[in-house]
Amino acid sequence: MAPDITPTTITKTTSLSKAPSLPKRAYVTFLAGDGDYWKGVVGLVKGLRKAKSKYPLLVAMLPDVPEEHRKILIEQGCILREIEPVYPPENQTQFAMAYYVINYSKLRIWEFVEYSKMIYLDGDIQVFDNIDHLFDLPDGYFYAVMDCFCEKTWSHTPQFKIGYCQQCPDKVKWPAELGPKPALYFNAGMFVFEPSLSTYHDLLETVQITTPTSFAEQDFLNMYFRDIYRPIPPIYNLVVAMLWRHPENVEADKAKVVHYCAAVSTIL
Ligand SMILES: O=c1ccn([C@@H]2O[C@H](COP(=O)(O)OP(=O)(O)O)[C@@H](O)[C@H]2O)c(=O)[nH]1
Ligand SMILES: OC[C@H]1O[C@H](O[C@@H]2[C@@H](O)[C@H](O)[C@@H](O)[C@H](O)[C@@H]2O)[C@H](O)[C@@H](O)[C@H]1O
Repeated sequence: MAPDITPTTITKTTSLSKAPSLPKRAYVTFLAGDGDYWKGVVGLVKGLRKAKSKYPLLVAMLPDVPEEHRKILIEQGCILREIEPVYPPENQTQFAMAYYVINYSKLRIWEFVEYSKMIYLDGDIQVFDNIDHLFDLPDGYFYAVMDCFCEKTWSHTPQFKIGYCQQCPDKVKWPAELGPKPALYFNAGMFVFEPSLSTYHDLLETVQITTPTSFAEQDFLNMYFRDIYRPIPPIYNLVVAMLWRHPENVEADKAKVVHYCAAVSTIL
């Protein structure tokens, strides 16, 4: 059954108390700027529709998304929600990519409490198969796919320098002299979460007292949800670099979600 995605107007996010309603579920992505990411969001909503998802796609978008892109997204059945940016505290951090600083704005999605459970998907993700069943995962946890430390974007980290990656922990073992092995670390391009006003306010307060690090909100979310993080299989967020970094961990033909986030130079 095609998802009930009906064009709607933009609604400002309001502080709603937890709506005493049926468990409402939705997918959500993040869109900022006047660049081409809106095309990824069109691909995302088309992919969800083709996979016969029952749930709508919300677009949490910054005010700088042009009217022309908004119109196309509404025509494609997206539900637009304008959000205000979230900036980390002033800092000298060198983000792995300078633009990562705007990705902290993703944190606004915890305010969407009219939904009991949501699945976040980056705009550079494509869904090839139905993943609605992920909404039935037990409440109280944060579900995401483990990331890989082998891309050049990790070259500043001790993991990269010694060749350690959580995807193959026995290939180069974590040396005891470097202290405890890094906790399991997820890619923040896709995750299953429960919106909550108390979590939302705590996230925003905590981010203002947390020194930013190179992977911006991804590092922050890994720190914040460390105790309730539960890994899910790579078929739900196949970061393309995994194809050449860890082919032994990839079942490409079973991938339901593919994440096109590799640096092009790595592919060529
Ligand atoms: O200028 C930007 C940068 C990022 N994004 C959104 O933020 C997500 C995460 O950024 P990006 O994909 O660059 O991160 P990656 O996974 O490639 O490191 C994107 O997929 C988009 O949904 C955006 O809309 N505009
Ligand atoms: O702001 C930090 C971003 O960090 C993540 O992207 C990274 C990560 O996957 C690295 O492991 C790769 O090496 C790198 O190429 C890639 O850009 C998320 O996908 C994105 O949504 C966002 O949170």
